[in-house]
Amino acid sequence: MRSSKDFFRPLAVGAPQPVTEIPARPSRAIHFFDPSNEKMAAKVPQMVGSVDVLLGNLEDAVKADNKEAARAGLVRIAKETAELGGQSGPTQLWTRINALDSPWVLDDLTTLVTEIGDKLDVIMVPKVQGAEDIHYVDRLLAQLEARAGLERPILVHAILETARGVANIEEICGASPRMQGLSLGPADLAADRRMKTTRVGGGHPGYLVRSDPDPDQPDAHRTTYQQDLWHYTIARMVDACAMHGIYPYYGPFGDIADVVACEDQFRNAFLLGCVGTWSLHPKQIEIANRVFAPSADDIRHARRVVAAMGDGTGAVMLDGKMEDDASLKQCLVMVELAEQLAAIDPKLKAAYDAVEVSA
Ligand SMILES: CC(C)(COP(=O)(O)OP(=O)(O)OC[C@H]1O[C@@H](n2cnc3c(N)ncnc32)[C@H](O)[C@@H]1OP(=O)(O)O)[C@@H](O)C(=O)NCCC(=O)NCCSC(=O)C[C@H](O)C(=O)O
Ligand SMILES: [Mg+2]
Repeated sequence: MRSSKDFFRPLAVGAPQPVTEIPARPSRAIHFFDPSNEKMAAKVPQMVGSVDVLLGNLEDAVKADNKEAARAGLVRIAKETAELGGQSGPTQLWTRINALDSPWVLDDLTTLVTEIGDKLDVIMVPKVQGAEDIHYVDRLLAQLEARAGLERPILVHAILETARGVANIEEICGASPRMQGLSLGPADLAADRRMKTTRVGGGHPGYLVRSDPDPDQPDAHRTTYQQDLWHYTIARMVDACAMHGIYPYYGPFGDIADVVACEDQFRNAFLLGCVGTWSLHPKQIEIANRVFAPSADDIRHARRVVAAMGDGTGAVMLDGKMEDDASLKQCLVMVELAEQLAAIDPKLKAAYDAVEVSA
């Protein structure tokens, strides 16, 4: 563990200065595409501006025979798509590299950083087990950034998809000033934990609680309530990320056809504190953009509380409910998020501008 004195020193001579704060850039949907899939890759340039993050996936879901084509495809797309990635573009460019024990990862990192490091915003590292994995990537990135002459550090995002990763969650989040956030990897995590599910994220009808039997009608129907398999892990992610000033994300929802349950899963994550999610198919982008933004009603209420609270201290009654410093702080989270999103999304800006606040 580095001491607090050298935590923000570059890890290689000539590497850019690490950031002391992770920028709060909107990232409602991290949209996955396979850069070796020509049909998908062809759609990427026209998606710029309509999705917050485009992620060139090199890991799982890319066939072993296509790994090199995917890497080369990502380099080509990044170079050819002017508005994609970098600090000022409307859409960030992320990648998910292959696992750290795979035969591809060293070439993933050396090629991507030296060829398109100036455009890459975040590198997602799969199957992170502990701080040691982040330390390895951190030092290697510093060396490669120095070689490429980059002026800003590439950030790192860890996927939580092993039991050990969950157990080490706090040390992972605090392992490097590059740490941007965490995503849930429910499919690998379920396998690693030996859960008995066979899905990519989402719920399971067998994971439920049942109401007590009626003693007078023991055979009567008993209502069941499906529970959220991912609540515990997401709640841990939210706390660990908040503690370290980085951002938590839900992960994949594999039932592409079930847009209703997808929206529910995304909304649960939003309400618990996640800032975004993955999108695996174009139809999930619209769901994520809608869910991970406060509604006009949320903003109306938040602005009313802000106005009613004056200098922000004390307590007031609004519509029969007590509001105080703590509810004001929650409202300010919403108002701040709305401002960030309005700055990049004209439709949301119009919706928030149209909100009228009554006393
Ligand atoms: C899920 C898919 C395999 C579905 O693909 P397809 O059957 O082709 O869908 P459609 O026919 O509905 O597609 C319509 C058109 O849209 C294009 N398309 C599809 N997906 C994308 C995309 N992600 N980006 C851009 N364009 C896309 C199709 O090419 C069609 O085009 P056209 O024919 O010209 O109209 C597919 O969506 C897919 O592969 N998605 C990405 C999957 C992925 O990245 N998986 C990895 C992340 S999840 C994971 O890794 C698990 C996690 O790590 C964990 O452990 O939990
Ligand atoms: Mg996975």
